Order: sequence, then C-alpha cells, then structure tokens
Amino acid sequence: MKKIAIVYFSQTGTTDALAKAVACGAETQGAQVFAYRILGSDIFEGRFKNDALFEELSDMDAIIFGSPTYMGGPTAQFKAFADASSESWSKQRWKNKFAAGFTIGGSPCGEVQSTVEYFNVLATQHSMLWVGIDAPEGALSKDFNRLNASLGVVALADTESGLHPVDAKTAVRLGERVAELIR
Ligand SMILES: Cc1cc2nc3c(=O)[nH]c(=O)nc-3n(C[C@H](O)[C@H](O)[C@H](O)COP(=O)(O)O)c2cc1C
Repeated sequence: MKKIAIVYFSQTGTTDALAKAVACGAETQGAQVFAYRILGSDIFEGRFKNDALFEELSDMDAIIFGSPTYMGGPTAQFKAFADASSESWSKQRWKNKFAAGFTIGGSPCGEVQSTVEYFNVLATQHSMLWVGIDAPEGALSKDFNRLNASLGVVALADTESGLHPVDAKTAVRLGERVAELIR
C-alpha cells in the first residue's frame, strides 16, 4: 500500500480544504493518506514536540507539506514543525521519499510562491525527491493551476467560498501525481 502523509497548518480552514483535496487525489490512486494538522498545543515554549508523528513520518513513501502564507513565508506553526524535523534530517530518515507542497494566500501577489520555495528547500535538505505541478493545459489556463505555479499548489483564497474550485482541482492533481509516482 502506498503511504502518503500530509502535514499542514491551517487557522481559518482554507489550507485544511486544500489538504483534503490533495488527500482525495492521492486516495483515487490507491494511496493510504495520513493527514496531520499541526496544532498550537504541539508547540511548547516555541518548540514543536510530537515524537509519535515523526515515527509515523519515517514510515511514509511521501510527505506533502502545507501552510498558509503568512508574511511572505510559512506560518510559525509550520516552521516549528520543520525545525523539529532536524533530528529526522540528521539521521536522513526521509531520504528518497517523495515530497510536494501547497499553500494559499489572501493576495494575488502576496509573495505566496515563497512558501512553496521554502518547502522545496526543506525537502532538499532531507534528500527527498520533489514533485511539482504538471500543467498539461499550459500557461494561463483558467481551468487548472490558475496562478501558474510550477513548484507546488499556490492558491488564492476566495472571498466567497474560501477555496476556489480551480485551486481545489489543482490540489487534487498534486495528490494524484505524488501517488502515481510511488511504485
Ligand atoms: C498574520 C497573517 C499574515 C498573512 N500574510 C500573508 C501574505 O504574506 N501573503 C498573502 O497573500 N496572504 C497573507 N495572509 C492571508 C492568509 O494566507 C490567508 O487568509 C489564508 O487563506 C489563511 O489560511 P487558513 O484559512 O488555512 O488559515 C496572511 C494572514 C495572516 C493572518
């Protein structure tokens, strides 16, 4: 069975909706998804602590990272998780697992790309294999990947619905793609 973890933070629910779309895509390709939403209570005096989570992550074929963009980068809650992954890094426990990422922002040009760039750096430090967006419909498609990011899902929060349907579709595809790549 293909095993995919999605580790993410969400305060007001839009990143949570993206995570559910990624999970849906992965499950359609036969993956078992372990979704973990980072909680404030995981963080004690500024440090993320959850040994059971890191045990679980060691056993995955892929780990997909998610966070809203706050002030041009990942949230402090996600960064606390990433900092705590340094022990897994030192033992290279995530080496050769697939990695991917998704984010959402409130502004069309809110430095949102920086967050997936950060996820890519994190994955590369862990010697993981990065999976970006495949965009068969090309640039400027209105039906898929509407902000034309390549590194990961970059979504723009919708004032009406929270998560725009095209962003949801792009997130589903990312989950499918990661699952397809696992042999
Ligand atoms: C403290 C804070 C900082 C933010 N910084 C940015 C930003 O730099 N760029 C952007 O596009 N949106 C920014 N936003 C908007 C959030 O990314 C957006 O509301 C997102 O949908 C929240 O995700 P959530 O619903 O999963 O919590 C910020 C929001 C907050 C609360």
